Amino acid sequence: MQSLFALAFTLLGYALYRIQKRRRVLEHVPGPGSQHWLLGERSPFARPSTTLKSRTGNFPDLLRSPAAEMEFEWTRQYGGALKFNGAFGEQLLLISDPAAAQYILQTSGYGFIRPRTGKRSRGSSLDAGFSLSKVSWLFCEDQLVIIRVIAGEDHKRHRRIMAPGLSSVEINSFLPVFSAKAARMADKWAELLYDKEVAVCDIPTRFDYKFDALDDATNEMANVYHNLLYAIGRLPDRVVQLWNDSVPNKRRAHTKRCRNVGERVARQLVHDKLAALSVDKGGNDIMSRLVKSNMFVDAKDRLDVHELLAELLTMILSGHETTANTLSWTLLELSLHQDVQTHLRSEIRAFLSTLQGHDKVSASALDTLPYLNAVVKETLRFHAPVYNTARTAARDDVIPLRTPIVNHCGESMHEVPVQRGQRVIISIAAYNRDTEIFGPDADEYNPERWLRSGHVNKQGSIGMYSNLLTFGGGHRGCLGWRFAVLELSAFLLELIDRFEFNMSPDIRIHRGAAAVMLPMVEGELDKGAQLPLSIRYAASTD
Ligand code: HEM
Repeated sequence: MQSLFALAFTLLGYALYRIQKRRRVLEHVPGPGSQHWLLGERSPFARPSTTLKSRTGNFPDLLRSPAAEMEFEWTRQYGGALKFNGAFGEQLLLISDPAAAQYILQTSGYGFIRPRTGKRSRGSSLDAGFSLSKVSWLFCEDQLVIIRVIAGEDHKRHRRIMAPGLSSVEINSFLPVFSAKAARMADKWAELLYDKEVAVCDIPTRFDYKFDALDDATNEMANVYHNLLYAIGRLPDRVVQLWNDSVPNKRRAHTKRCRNVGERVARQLVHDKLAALSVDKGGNDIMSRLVKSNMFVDAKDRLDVHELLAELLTMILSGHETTANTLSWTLLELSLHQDVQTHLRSEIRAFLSTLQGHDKVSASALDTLPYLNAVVKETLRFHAPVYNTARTAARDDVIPLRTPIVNHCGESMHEVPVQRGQRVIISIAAYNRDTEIFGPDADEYNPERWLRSGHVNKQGSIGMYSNLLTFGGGHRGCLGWRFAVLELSAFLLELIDRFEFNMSPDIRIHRGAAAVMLPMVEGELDKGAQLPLSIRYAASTD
């Protein structure tokens, strides 16, 4: 027992020593003043409030914080690199400077890795890589099937196998599937308008290809995954871990259920796809393609069944709420900006009138619709659903900056030194509001910026799509960005042609902070994601 105490004491001492060392290196980096030691209050995870209650780090308050609000405020105040207090005296770096983000995500190689956790999911058989962006929060809940973060050669091998199934040629061939699903969703909404001129529709914040949620609202997988990312939340990880390990709570029960159902469904999927492929009946869906492309690589590179399961779950989670939420945010902005909605409908209708029907639309033809593309880009910029991502320095390093920051002594800093183990949050949302890149009106929703020559600065682009950081960048950049953009375009084509969307002036939408930013109604945050918009058939001419 005594030696256990001694060991614990030594480890604690070492951890505190490391934290202090990292703090010293960041000494001159500007940032908000010291806050609550335990919870690191007023972090990007915390509510921007100065009430005593929130200063003491109240969980419900933390969960209600609007996404990225502090990131915007601090970036405006201190610049593209700043430090803030995390939990247990740890200091974190918040980065939105483009040169710094590029270095961390790309040029440093694997110099900045996804945060790790020592904790493993108990009894999970899926002990494999999982590469969704918020993997650390999933870890911290210790409830899902996600276990370790793959890096280096292992990660490259996974991407080599996944990437062909998500190439532009492959993705373009999904367009008919997207269009059919969009038509199905529109038909459901048309049923709401059967005997009414206007109906209030809760815009779904999820799509469901695999789980058929459109038809079967009770579908188990669809239901457990609904609001999963809200349930995961994004509190300081150690606090979440402590809370979940010690206090039975609804959130814990929900994520546990997700793990069980998710694991069962992913297993079934792999089993079915492998069985179909063994008798040469492989489907054409994205899962079958992944399983197929894995079968044809060198045996040494091939993903084993656990890795495959983990990748399928990555796909389910990465593609599940992100794209659906972006559609919701787009419909919200179109409701708030009727001029944009009318302009978009005119372009879509002019385009459709040149075709024989929606089924004749091709992916390359969609690329020729400038206003549609501008609306998609602007929503992805303004409402990036994955609004930040975390990394940990794998070595002592120096992060370069595009724009110098001013330290506490009033001197300019052109780079930021970091110690190994330093945690860094890259604010995708704050980068996407950079006025030097997106123009002086970067804090406004304005698709026109993409159409005015020179309004968006295209130099030094680091993202996967345009110069947005919405899909991350570098080694771990989103593999599904084409999938998401095409899917969004196909849905907008169908929905904007058929319906007109409006928002009641009495409703205020809150940018819900979860692993993915979710639309929620002010005053009803406990209900999770919802976006009630009123819909009516769009007039045949605008
Ligand atoms: C609007 C929709 C989407 C957004 C905003 C989005 C955003 C992101 C971001 C920011 C990352 C990188 C995270 C990091 O660097 O920490 C990422 C990674 C990833 N995304 Fe997406 N994503 C979207 C849709 C999709 C879809 C539809 C798929 C699959 C069909 C997908 C598959 C992936 C995969 C596999 C990774 C991991 C890549 C790796 O670790 O190597 N994403 N996504």
